[in-house]
Amino acid sequence: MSGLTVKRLVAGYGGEPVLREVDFEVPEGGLLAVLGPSGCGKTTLLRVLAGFHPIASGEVWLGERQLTSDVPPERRGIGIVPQEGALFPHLSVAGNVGFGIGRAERGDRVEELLDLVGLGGFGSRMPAQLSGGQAQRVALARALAPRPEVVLLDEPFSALDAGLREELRADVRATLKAAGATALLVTHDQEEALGIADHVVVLRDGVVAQFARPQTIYTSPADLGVALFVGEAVTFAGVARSGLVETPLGTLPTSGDGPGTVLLRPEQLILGSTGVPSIVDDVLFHGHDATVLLRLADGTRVRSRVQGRISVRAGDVVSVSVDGAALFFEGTP
Ligand SMILES: Nc1ncnc2c1ncn2[C@@H]1O[C@H](COP(=O)(O)OP(=O)(O)OP(=O)(O)O)[C@@H](O)[C@H]1O
Repeated sequence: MSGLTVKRLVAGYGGEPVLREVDFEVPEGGLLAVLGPSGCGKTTLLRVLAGFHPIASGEVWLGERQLTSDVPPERRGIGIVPQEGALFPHLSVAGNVGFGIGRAERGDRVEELLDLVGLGGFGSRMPAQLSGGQAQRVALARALAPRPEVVLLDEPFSALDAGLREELRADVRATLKAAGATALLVTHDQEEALGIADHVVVLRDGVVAQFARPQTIYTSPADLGVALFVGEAVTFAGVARSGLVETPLGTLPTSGDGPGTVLLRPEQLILGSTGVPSIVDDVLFHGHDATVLLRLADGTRVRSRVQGRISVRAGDVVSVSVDGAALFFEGTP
């Protein structure tokens, strides 16, 4: 396994480039998520890395080896887990996993990989006899089989339902770590990116808006666009001065100076016996937590995310206080 380094990468389809001077690094054994909205260039990036699309300028390195556009896909040492698995339907599970490796090594390696992805004993099944989650595990085993230097995962959970997606996410991370794989996963799902990766690249219009650890992306987003993209937010227009900003929820500590947007995460809004009075408009129950929709005296609507037992209901009057500092950004949402 090697680390992957991308330097000032530019690529496109003629006309304006789709990727514009993209820079990031995945250390050996690291798991990077590339997160961005539809059309930002995620698929193009994967295609360039896999060798299916040329580089206009910039560099891609796999350890000490430079991957120029003339290195064909099969000589890159890169494994791919496509969207929805794309298993060969006429081959068994073992046939799929063993497809890219030599006959001599096949038996032991296939069993070892099926065990690694939790599908020991599934070798003789056909793809049509697998659930969506199982098919994705087989696709991951197939990608890991030839011991690639890097594994690329293209929205690998997009076809799965929410519960399975979360379970498989943890398993895929554990499998990649157990295999010592260097991996890059693209997704438009912020929860997925923040939940699975060691580092996240937020890609916007072909430019890296932020490259940082998941927690940093959430708690210290580079700008308002990233902040709004990676999680729910309560925002107000405000003017920051001397580390403070006035908001409908009181005067809050913040950074920045001058006019801009104050941003809080809904879990910072605490319902209790002190704070600003507000009316509960509705409660949206999510199972593990709930969102309480609130209306302040001046009509401002905000939302609070509450863990544990929910003791309020629509029509209640509650007090709202704010936990921690507010983020502050130039511009308006
Ligand atoms: N073959 C192509 N020819 C011309 N333009 C293309 C081609 N493929 C993609 N594009 C354009 O490049 C931009 C980036 O597309 P890309 O598929 O890389 O985005 P994406 O982030 O993967 O989107 P999605 O999440 O919807 O798959 C888009 O504006 C798209 O229209």
